[in-house]
Amino acid sequence: MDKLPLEQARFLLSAHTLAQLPPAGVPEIAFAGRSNVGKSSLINRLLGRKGLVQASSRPGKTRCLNFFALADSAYFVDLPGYGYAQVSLAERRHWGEVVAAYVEKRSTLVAVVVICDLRHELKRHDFELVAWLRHIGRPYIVVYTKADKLGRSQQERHAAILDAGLNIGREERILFSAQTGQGRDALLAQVQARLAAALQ
Ligand SMILES: Nc1nc2c(ncn2[C@@H]2O[C@H](COP(=O)(O)OP(=O)(O)OP(=O)(O)O)[C@@H](O)[C@H]2O)c(=O)[nH]1
Ligand SMILES: [Mg+2]
Repeated sequence: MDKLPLEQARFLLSAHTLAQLPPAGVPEIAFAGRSNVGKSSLINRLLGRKGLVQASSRPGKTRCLNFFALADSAYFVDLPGYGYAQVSLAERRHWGEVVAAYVEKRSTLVAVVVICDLRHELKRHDFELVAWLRHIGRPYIVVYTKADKLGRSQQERHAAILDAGLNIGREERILFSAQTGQGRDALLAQVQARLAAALQ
């Protein structure tokens, strides 16, 4: 694949159920992480489009699978955040089921970007997500975001703790900031490589 047509990204649709997913066609990259971790902001930064994906200070804002089409080349999928307590249990279970079925079964999903907050300890859900992705054999890319909130030496210290928690090496994750753009090129390169491999 040539360069990703980022400038041609547009909102495609929101899916609340599996029946509402777009037909599986182009390769997809999904973005997962706790509520408020910065998923939507990260996608905006990747696309270089400030307001395309709705980011919010209110956790639990993204309540469905939001599909963004990069021309006819790829989809980016903003997944609902997990672990936000103020959502009703029934609703949480429903999302969980839809998201899990999507991640497990979607034939065109080439990788899940797992987003953690560089400043915070990993929560049970983070461990569970990575363990489950390994278990089902779904490729993933680990990103530690909000790096701008820490100084450089603290970034490395915190990252090493998270690496140990997820049992990954430092070359297996990317430090990122939606605010400064740190890590954007590295993440884009990985995303592009996964998409290109899928198209061969
Ligand atoms: N300083 C800083 N703030 C960030 C960064 N990324 C996101 N934020 C802020 O964190 C808050 C949540 O960001 P969102 O992108 O809406 O997070 P989300 O994971 O999509 O949230 P939900 O959709 O509710 O699960 C917003 O106030 C963002 O401005 C970052 O890299 N640095
Ligand atoms: Mg969001």
